[in-house]
Amino acid sequence: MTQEVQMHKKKVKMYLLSVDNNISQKLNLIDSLQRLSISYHFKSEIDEALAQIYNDFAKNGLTIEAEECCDLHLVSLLFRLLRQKGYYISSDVFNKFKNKKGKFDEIIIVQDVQGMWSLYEAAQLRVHGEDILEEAHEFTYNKLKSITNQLSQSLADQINQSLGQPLYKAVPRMRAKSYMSFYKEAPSHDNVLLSFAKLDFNMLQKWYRKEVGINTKWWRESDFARKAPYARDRVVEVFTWPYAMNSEPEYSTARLMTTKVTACLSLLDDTYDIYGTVEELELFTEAIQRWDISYIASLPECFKVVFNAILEFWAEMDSLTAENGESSYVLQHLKQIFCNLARAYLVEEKWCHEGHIPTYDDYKVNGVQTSAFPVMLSVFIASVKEFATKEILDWFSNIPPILEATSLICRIINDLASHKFEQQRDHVASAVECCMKQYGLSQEEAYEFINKDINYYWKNINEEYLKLIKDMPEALLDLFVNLARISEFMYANFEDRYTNCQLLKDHIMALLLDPIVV
Ligand SMILES: CC(C)=CCC/C(C)=C/CC/C(C)=C/COP(=O)(O)OP(=O)(O)O
Repeated sequence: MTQEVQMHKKKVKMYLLSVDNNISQKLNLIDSLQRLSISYHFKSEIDEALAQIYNDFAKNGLTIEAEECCDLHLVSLLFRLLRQKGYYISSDVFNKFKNKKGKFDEIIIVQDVQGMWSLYEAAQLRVHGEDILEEAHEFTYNKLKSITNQLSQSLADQINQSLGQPLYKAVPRMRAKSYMSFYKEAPSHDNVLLSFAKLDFNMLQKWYRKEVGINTKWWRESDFARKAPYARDRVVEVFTWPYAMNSEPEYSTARLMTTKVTACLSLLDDTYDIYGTVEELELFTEAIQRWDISYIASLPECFKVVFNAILEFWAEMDSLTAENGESSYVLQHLKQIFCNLARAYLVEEKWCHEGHIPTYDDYKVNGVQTSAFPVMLSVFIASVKEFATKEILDWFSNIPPILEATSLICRIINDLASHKFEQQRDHVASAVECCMKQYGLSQEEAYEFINKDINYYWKNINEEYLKLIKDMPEALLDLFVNLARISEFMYANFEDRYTNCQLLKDHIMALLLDPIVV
């Protein structure tokens, strides 16, 4: 398989070079490579190609030939691929598709389904104040929705998938399998690309199974299902989060460590939410701040099981990040971030115990921490030498806007999905109840408010990405975007697929068990 992959790789590289002078072919090829999830094999070639296109664009305006300049699909694709890469392209490029009244020209656009769909995808990368893209999003969403019944089955399926979760907001590798079946049907498809994508998918699938196996062994041997029976038993499901963060082979260690910590966090969340009383949890939280298990000697055994899991995990992180046998600054950062989470869980428990409904704003301040993303991200970052610099960890510890945005997307989208179920038991008020109370809204109005908030935080992510890309590694910034993407997937349509894991089963089978027939 490895040999075959190498052979295909060579062919695709040659293909990429051969379309050097044709911007349309080049952009479409890059788009296919990304959608098929094989673009990571051609990072430098794609980087170079996009840099070249951007430089030409920045120097001379839109240099594609006059005719192509009015090709809505091409302009939208160019805009999306460049913005996704962190290049700022003005949304004014879409002005030419408006009529004299300043509206999107229905007569031209509605006939061009591909162009309309591409514009819809491009509009997902909008930042604050880009009214033209806001309008484009609404216009294309409504038009596409209204015409899907007139399209071929394959095109309608693709567009419906995209209307449910746009390409930019989907975890790339989780879309790859379905894209392969659509791609196969396209008359212009390339067999080399398709076979390469299938082989690569199957090869990586074996790799992921090994990773999941390692953590499953640890989870079983630790006997958490028996020792902490109140907690969700989700060692396979937790893998979906780090897998979404970055699924490339070179980040295997980071995935392993992040999966393990997420499993520990799941135990911890249930210990706070379901198991402990407020008094016990106060003591437990204090013990975590002191990093001293002897402080909870009087508490039931389950607390010690969870505490020990945490201590063992941190010892492992210590040996991974130590320098010359000494604990490094990395571990101090990690512990601090973890202690913040424990304190935030306690705040929630106290609110719940007192029957207090905080304001939506206060809830969100605490919610950044209870999303658990600061811990998951810091563990991933700490496991990658190139990322774990003091500068990056200091920046991260101050909760930069991109971290706040991705954490809050997860927090509030999770609450939309799970608040009804959670409110049936003793659970802290969710974003929905807090929002209803602060603004005097009905439940439906609160849903609408929160959905707008989710869009607001996506724009923050897009804006921050464009700013930060100058100083930070792209793969680091992609972790933040990918966590927002997996949150969108995990809690889509008011379902909590993590807790209600039957809903996740088919996806897990597709990602980990069923190979693609080559
Ligand atoms: C908070 C969140 C969605 C985190 C996602 C990342 C993640 C898998 C963290 C570890 C496990 C966890 C806390 C899941 C959410 O449970 P829950 O739905 O019971 O969370 P809650 O008790 O905070 O509502």
